[in-house]
Amino acid sequence: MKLLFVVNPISGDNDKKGFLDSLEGFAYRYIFEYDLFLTTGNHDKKQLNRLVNREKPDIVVAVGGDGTVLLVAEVVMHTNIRLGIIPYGSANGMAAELNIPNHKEEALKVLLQGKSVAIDNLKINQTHNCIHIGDIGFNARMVKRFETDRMRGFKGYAKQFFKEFSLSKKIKVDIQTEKKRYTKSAHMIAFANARRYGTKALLNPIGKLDDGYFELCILKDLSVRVLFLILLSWFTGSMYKTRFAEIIRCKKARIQLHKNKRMTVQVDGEVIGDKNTISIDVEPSCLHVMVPKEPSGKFLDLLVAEVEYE
Ligand SMILES: Nc1ncnc2c1ncn2[C@@H]1O[C@H](COP(=O)(O)OP(=O)(O)OP(=O)(O)O)[C@@H](O)[C@H]1O
Repeated sequence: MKLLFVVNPISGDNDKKGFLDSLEGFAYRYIFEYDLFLTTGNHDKKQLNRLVNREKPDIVVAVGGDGTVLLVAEVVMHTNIRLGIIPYGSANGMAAELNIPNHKEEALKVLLQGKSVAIDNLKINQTHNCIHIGDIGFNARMVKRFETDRMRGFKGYAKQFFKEFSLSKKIKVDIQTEKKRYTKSAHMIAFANARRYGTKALLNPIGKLDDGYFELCILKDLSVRVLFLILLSWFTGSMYKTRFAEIIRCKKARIQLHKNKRMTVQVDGEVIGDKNTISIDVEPSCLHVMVPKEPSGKFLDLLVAEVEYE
């Protein structure tokens, strides 16, 4: 078994030295070969592509946050090489979604003793990949602020949440899915492959990474008057039952902002620019990911069974 660890030295403000120092011992104990690739934030994808083609590892392991996971996913997508995750970001949304333990040695064991599942990718504007959650509006602007702020981690997100909350305005959009056309006013529209943000907010209780669909999660209200209810319903996964939100399940969608307006778009925690039109197309089962043999998401599975959708 050959593993290639892709280590982001800055993710989550976490020192990875302890983990890296232990790797030699782990390799001996669990019997695997390994290589290391340290990201620099510049041309990482190109260099990683070259290394993967040369070394042909069985699993490429993202040691970082959701940005690092997406980097690795883009390199191994549409191949038989598997993606592995050692969660080392500030939020680790994708690792949580896949039930990967936070404990580093336990996460490593998942790579060696877990199982591989094939999950979907969302192609955004035919260029960008999204395996977790992307959005326009409130959250995307918050992510943009977070990127330029020195404060990382959960505190950083909380700070940007309250800043952006006071500024958020509704946008009007036309949405065309493979089945239907809609006109909506919203503070935020997310295109979700997964269920939860890295903050653990349960945006999309009917989300499944491997079902060949994604969900448009539309947040229609965001005022001080309803802030408490929104936060409560967001974290308990009942948002879709309230009048603040709506979920549309589909395989493809085109979102067009009215009056040639442009909005910041974020995909898996990275801002990809300001756009007037966003197209989303699902690419089913194109990414093989290592997950634990026994998932621990029983409670959520129950929730999913109760939800009705279009
Ligand atoms: N050596 C480096 N120096 C500076 N930036 C880097 C370096 N390596 C990667 N990056 C940047 O790190 C970002 C990805 O970070 P990642 O998402 O993995 O961690 P995080 O943001 O701390 O965690 P999370 O996404 O879970 O909140 C990318 O924008 C990438 O360009």
